[in-house]
Amino acid sequence: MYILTAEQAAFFAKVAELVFLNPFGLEREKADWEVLGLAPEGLGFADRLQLIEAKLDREFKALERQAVFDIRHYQGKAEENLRLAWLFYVFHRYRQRFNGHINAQKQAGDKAIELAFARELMGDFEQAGFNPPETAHYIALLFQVQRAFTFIDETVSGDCPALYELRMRLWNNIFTFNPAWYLNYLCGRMEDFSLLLLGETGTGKSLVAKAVGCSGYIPFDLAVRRFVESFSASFKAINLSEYATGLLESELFGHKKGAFTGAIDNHPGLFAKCSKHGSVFIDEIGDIDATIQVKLLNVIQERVYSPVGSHEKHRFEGRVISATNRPIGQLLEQGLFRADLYYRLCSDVIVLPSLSQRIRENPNELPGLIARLLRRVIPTPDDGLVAHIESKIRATVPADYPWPGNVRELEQCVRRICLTGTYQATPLAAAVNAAEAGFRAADGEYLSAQQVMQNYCRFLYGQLDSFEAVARIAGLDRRTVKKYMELDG
Ligand SMILES: Nc1ncnc2c1ncn2[C@@H]1O[C@H](COP(=O)(O)OP(=O)(O)OP(=O)(O)O)[C@@H](O)[C@H]1O
Repeated sequence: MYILTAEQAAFFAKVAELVFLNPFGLEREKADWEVLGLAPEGLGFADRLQLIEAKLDREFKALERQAVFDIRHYQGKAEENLRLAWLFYVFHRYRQRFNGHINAQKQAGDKAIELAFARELMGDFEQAGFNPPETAHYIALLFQVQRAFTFIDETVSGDCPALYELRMRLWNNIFTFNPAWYLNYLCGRMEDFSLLLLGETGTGKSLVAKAVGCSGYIPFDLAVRRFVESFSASFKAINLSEYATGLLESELFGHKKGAFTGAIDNHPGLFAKCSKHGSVFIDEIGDIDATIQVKLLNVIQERVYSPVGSHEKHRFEGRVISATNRPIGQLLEQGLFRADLYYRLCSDVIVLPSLSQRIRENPNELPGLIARLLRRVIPTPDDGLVAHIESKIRATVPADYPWPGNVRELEQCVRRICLTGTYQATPLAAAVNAAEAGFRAADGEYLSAQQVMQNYCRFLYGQLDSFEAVARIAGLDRRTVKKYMELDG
C-alpha cells in the first residue's frame, strides 16, 4: 500500500469535493481556487479548468514516481478521494474527444456509433486498476457528464441571474442536488423522476426538454465499444396539440392492425419507441382532454399501457418530461387538469424565464441572443451586424416592451430587420387595435367575422411564427388557426 503525504491527501480531497459540485453553481469558482491554492484572479471557468488540469497532471505524475498509478495501491479515504480525482483527471484529458463523439453521434443520428477512442480510454482504466464493470460504468458516466454540460451550456446560454439559476437547476435535475447519491444509488435509475417545464410561449421549453432528455445515463458496452443507445434516439418527443384526440391515442400508445378503419398495420406509439434509458417529452400537456389525461396517468403510475385495439400489456420504463405554457395552477383549480396526473408529472418543476425578465436583469442579453439567432441563418455574423440589429430594435421597440412571444418573437424580429430593415413591435394586448385596419376591406365595407379572424391569425403568426403560439394567444385550437390562415383572401 502507498501512503499519501499530508499535502497530497489535502489536494486530492479538495479535488474530490470539486467533482461533486454543480459546474454551473456559484460555489464552483471558490472550490476551483481552493484546489489551485491561489487567490481569486478573475479568470473565467475555462482558464481555471486549464490550470486545474495542469496541476492534476503534475500531482498524478508525482504519484507515479513510485510506480504507475494504480487505485488498488491505496485504501480508505485516500482510495476514495483518488478514485474521484482520477476520474476528474481522465475526464478532462478526454473532454475534447468526448465532444467529438457527441458531434459524430449527432451526424450519425439514431444508430449508436463506436466510440473512436474507446481502446485507449479502456486501456487507461485498466492500467489504473479499474475492473471491467467499473470501467464500463465510469465511461458511461463521463460521457453523460460531457453531454449534460455541453447541452445545458449550448441551450441555456446567457448571462443573467435567471439563467444562472436555470442552468444550475437543470444540472441538478440530471445528477440530483447531491451527485454522491446519484453516483451511489440513482445513476441509471432516474425513470421515476419526472420533470415539468413551465413558462411563457417561446421561452425555450422544447429546447430545454431536449437538452435534459439527451443527457440521461446510457450504459457503455465494452465488447463492442459503444453506448447501448444513441443519445438522440433516447429522446422521443410529441406535441400533443398537433393531433386530434382520436389520433393522439394511437400516437401515444400505438395501435394494432385493424383497430380502426385505416389501421392497416401495427403502429408503435411514443411510449413503445422509448427505451428504458430514454425520456419521452410530452409538449403542450396542458392542452389534452380528460380521456387522454386518465390514460397518461395510468402509464406513468402503473408503467403499463395497451396499444389501441389490443389488450396486451406493454411496459414503459423511460422518464417523462412534459411542458406547458398554460397556467397550470388555474387549470388545476378549474378542474381542467387532473391533480393526480399533475402530481405524477412534477417530481421537479422548472419555470423558464421570460425574455423581458432576462433583458431586465441584464440589457446585454439582447445582443447575445441576436448573435445566437443570427447564427442560424448566417454562420458567423460579425459584431457590426449584431450591433446594427440591436440599434434598430432599441430604436423601434419600447424599452418596457413585454416580448409576449419571447425568444420566438425575437427570432422573427431579427429576421424581419434583415429583410425589411425595421421591426414594428405591437404588444399583443393591442393586437385587436392593430388589426383594426383589417375590420374594413379596401372598398370600405366591413369584413365578415371569419375574415377578421383570418387577419388576426395572420397578424399573430407574423409576430410569433408558430401555429401553437397563435392558437394559445387567440384562444383557438391549432387546427382552427391553420384553417383561418389557409382561407383564400
Ligand atoms: N434560449 C433560447 N435560445 C435560443 N433560441 C431560443 C431560446 N428559447 C427559444 N428559442 C427559439 O424560440 C423558438 C421557440 O422555442 P421553443 O419551442 O423551445 O419554446 P417553447 O417554450 O417550447 O414554446 P411553446 O410554449 O410555444 O411551445 C425556437 O425557434 C427556439 O429555437
